[in-house]
Order: sequence, then C-alpha cells, then structure tokens
Amino acid sequence: MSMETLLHDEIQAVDVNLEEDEIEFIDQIGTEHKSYSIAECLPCFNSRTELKTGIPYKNILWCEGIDEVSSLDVLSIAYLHAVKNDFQLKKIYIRVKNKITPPKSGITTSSTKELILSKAYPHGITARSVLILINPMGGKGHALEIYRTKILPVLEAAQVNITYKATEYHGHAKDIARDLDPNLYDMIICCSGDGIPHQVINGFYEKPDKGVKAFSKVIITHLPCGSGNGFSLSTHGTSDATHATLLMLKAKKTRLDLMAVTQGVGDKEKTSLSFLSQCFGIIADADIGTEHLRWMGPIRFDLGVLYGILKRVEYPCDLYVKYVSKKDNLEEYYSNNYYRDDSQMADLSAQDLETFSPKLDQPPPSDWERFSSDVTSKLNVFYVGKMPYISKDVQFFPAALPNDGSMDMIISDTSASITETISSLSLIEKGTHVLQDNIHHSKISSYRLIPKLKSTDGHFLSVDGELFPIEPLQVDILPGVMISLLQDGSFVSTSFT
Ligand SMILES: Nc1ncnc2c1ncn2[C@@H]1O[C@H](COP(=O)(O)OP(=O)(O)OP(=O)(O)O)[C@@H](O)[C@H]1O
Repeated sequence: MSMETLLHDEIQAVDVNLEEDEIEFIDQIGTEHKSYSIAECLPCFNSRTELKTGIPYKNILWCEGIDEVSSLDVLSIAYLHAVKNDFQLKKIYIRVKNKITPPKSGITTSSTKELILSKAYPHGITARSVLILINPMGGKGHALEIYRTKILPVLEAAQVNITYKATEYHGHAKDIARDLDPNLYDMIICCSGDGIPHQVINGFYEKPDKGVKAFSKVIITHLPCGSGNGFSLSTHGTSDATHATLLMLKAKKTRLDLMAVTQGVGDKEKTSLSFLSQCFGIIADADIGTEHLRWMGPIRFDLGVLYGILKRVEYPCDLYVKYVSKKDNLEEYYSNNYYRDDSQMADLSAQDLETFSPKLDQPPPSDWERFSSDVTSKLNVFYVGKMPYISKDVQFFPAALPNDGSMDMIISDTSASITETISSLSLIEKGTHVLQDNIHHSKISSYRLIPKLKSTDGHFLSVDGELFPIEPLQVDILPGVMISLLQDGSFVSTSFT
C-alpha cells in the first residue's frame, strides 16, 4: 500500500485556502463525492455559511506536517474552538490549496507549516521550555483541577516542553526560584494566585547576583488559578484559564517595571520586590482581616470595606512622595507614555536592581514632597499599584502602564462623607473612581510611608497580597526589570485606554 493510499484511508483531510486571518475551508460540504473529509470534528458542517468562518490563526496552537514523503502536503492543525463562553480543543487535517505572503517582510518560510505557525504566533513562539509552578492550595484548593483540565491540554497541544513543580509549603516558590538555573527554562508560568509570582521575583532577587541573569532571560507570567489573579487579569485579560493560556501563548515579550520595597534600618534593613501593589488602610484590612470569614465568599471583602467606611476608621501616617505626574496631567501623561518600544530586550546590569533612595533613618531627598497632613492624618485608603486590575472587574489602577518608570498612588481620607466615599468606590469596576474629587491619584517613582497607628491590632499591610509588618516602608520603582507577556505589548484596556 502506497503512502498516498494510506493517507486517503486513514487520515482524511480537508481542502483549505490560507487567507489573511484564517484558514478557510474550500467548498466541501454537500459535494457528496469529495475525496477528503475531516478526521476529527470541526464545529459545524451543516451549512455552507458556517463553513466560511474557517479557523482563525489566533486560535491555532500548533501545526505539524504529517506527510513529508508524498506530495499531498497534509498538515495537522491543533486549535481552540470558541463555543459560547467555553473553549474546545480540536484537531483537524488539512490540505492547503494556495499560498499567501508571509506576515512580515524579511521572514522566509520554507514550508507551509512555518507559514501557518508564523501567522499563528505573530510575536514568535515564546513558550518552548517552561517551568510550571503550581500552588495546590491556591484558589481554595481548585488550582490543580484548573491546571489539569483547562491549562495542561492547551500547553500540550501547543507542543510546550513542560517541567512541573507543585509548591509544598509557604515560601517554597521563593526557594525554587532562588535555586533555579536560568539556563534551563525560557519561562516560569505561575498557576496560582498573585502570591506565587511575588515569591518567584523575590527568589530571583535572593540569588547572589540579585537575579540579574535570571531576570534578563526568564519570562515570568501567570495563569488564573488563585483567589487574587491581578497579574493574569492585567496581562491576559480573562479569568478563564483556557482562554488565558491561549492569549499567553500568543502574547508579546515585554519588560515590566518592578517596585523595591524596603523596611527596617541597619542590620534589620530588608528589601523585597513587588510587581503588583502595596496596600494599607480599610482595603488591606477588609482583604486580609476577613480571612476567617472566607465561608461567606467574595462578599466578605465588600462587607469589610463597608464596615471601615461606616466606622470611619482612620490610619494616620506621614507620607513623602517623588512625583512623576499629578492628577491634573494624568490623562496627557498616560497618552504620551502609552507606547514604549522595549523590543531591544537588552540584558540587565547590577545597577538595574539597585535602589538609590536614602536609608529609612535618613531624611527623604529634597525633591520628594510631603503629602498634606490634612489628608494623611485622616487617611483611610492607601493603595499603590503597577498593574491595572487587582481582581476580576476591579480596575483599581486604570492608568497603570507596564514600563513607564512610575507607579500609581491612590489615596482617600475620611473628610469625604460616607455617601461620597461609597459612591467613589462603587466606580472601581468602571475605573472612573480615580476621577472623583475625593480621590487623590498620582504617578510617582518613590515614596516613604510612615504608619502612625496607636495599635496595629486588626490592621494589615499587604504587598502583592502577602502580609508585611506595619512599619515604615520605602518603595522605589525599578524600571523594566521583569520580562513578562502582554497582549501586543500593552496591559489590557481600562477606562484610560
Ligand atoms: N503547599 C502550600 N501550603 C501552604 N501554603 C502554600 C503552599 N503553596 C503555596 N503556599 C502559599 O500560599 C500563599 C498564597 O498563594 P496564592 O496567591 O498562589 O494563592 P491564592 O489562592 O490567591 O491564595 P490566598 O487566597 O490565600 O491569597 C503564598 O504565600 C504561598 O507561599
């Protein structure tokens, strides 16, 4: 039996044309005597109209030539098919009838397979050798199930070479990242909440070179398997793990700023890295202080915030800030800094991980401004962030930009009425809370916060959702330290976009 006959009998293929945005099926259905038919189900073959939709390249995970010997040019295509709010993994055999121009001039594609892959991965294939770090306790214990059913099949279909490690104790991800040989992996995918990426960047930072080599080479990204998935929501834009995996695979390598968080002086001085946020006040207390009410579900957080507002709880502090842009100029700043070309991806040097601000026992520099004590003596929300979304439908930092060398500071105090405060915070979903008069919003590159609470009982300071001591802290931006994956190099859309 010839190879050609074998293919006809066992691998039945569909005739297709390669179009600009999709693989389009050539008129097949209804032609009873067609030689080729699909091997595995294609969504709908009942009508000609539906056939015209084809398979968009953006949904294609992999393409493999299965007939390199004969002249049949049959390829297998693995792709995700969107059905309402769900995705199904599909495989189909195709026979290409035409050829189109490769997507970018300068790319020479020697085969149809390469042509399809270059259309499917316009920013290149980034996920070749990845370390999956999974927190089995994440997402109230559902992380493993999410990984097994929604993430792993997509990565396998995309031919990703996977090493898998589950975290066994609090802080394990940090130990793994600290001891990791950066030459072994192109990428770390945290299948967790925001706690694991926080630990990964801090594990890199604990390396003898402070992570210079690891940050220069290894992409750090996140898939939504936890309770707080700000990283994934801000970079891939969905809390559906399958869709997030698809978008992650197609995303563009981009440098992101990190924040260096210093507490303590002398022997006790300690600097950690933060990628997402630092939070103090009623939001931190509602998030961490209501852990014992987890059985209530997400409502516990809203109730916690409401309690803080109604009780008019205050968190007096001193605050010194180095401004990049104040509220009046923020929209202009945002549009001027929206796009930065960081395609060079130059390696980092030791200097890129240094902080240059004075020690906490020294006065802040003269170009830092002291925030008005009218506000800081009655502060109720202090939140600094580097990514727009902190959880599903909560764009707390709508003006956040990936690598503009600034962080967003959002502050409120109890001088606003209870109604005004509640109505401002209710705009968080739309991201327009920052435009309200009672919300102080600015872009800053450094700050020093000195909490002055009489008692710290029942109060919390969180960094990327992890608990930190309520002590003075100083934060400096570290421009472009982390390589991550963003859709076309930008954060997802917000009210500022
Ligand atoms: N096996 C483990 N046992 C206990 N804690 C763990 C384990 N693995 C990771 N952790 C810790 O769990 C914390 C939260 O992790 P993560 O953010 O990934 O999950 P999450 O679902 O968002 O959790 P949470 O809602 O508790 O913040 C991290 O501090 C991490 O060190």
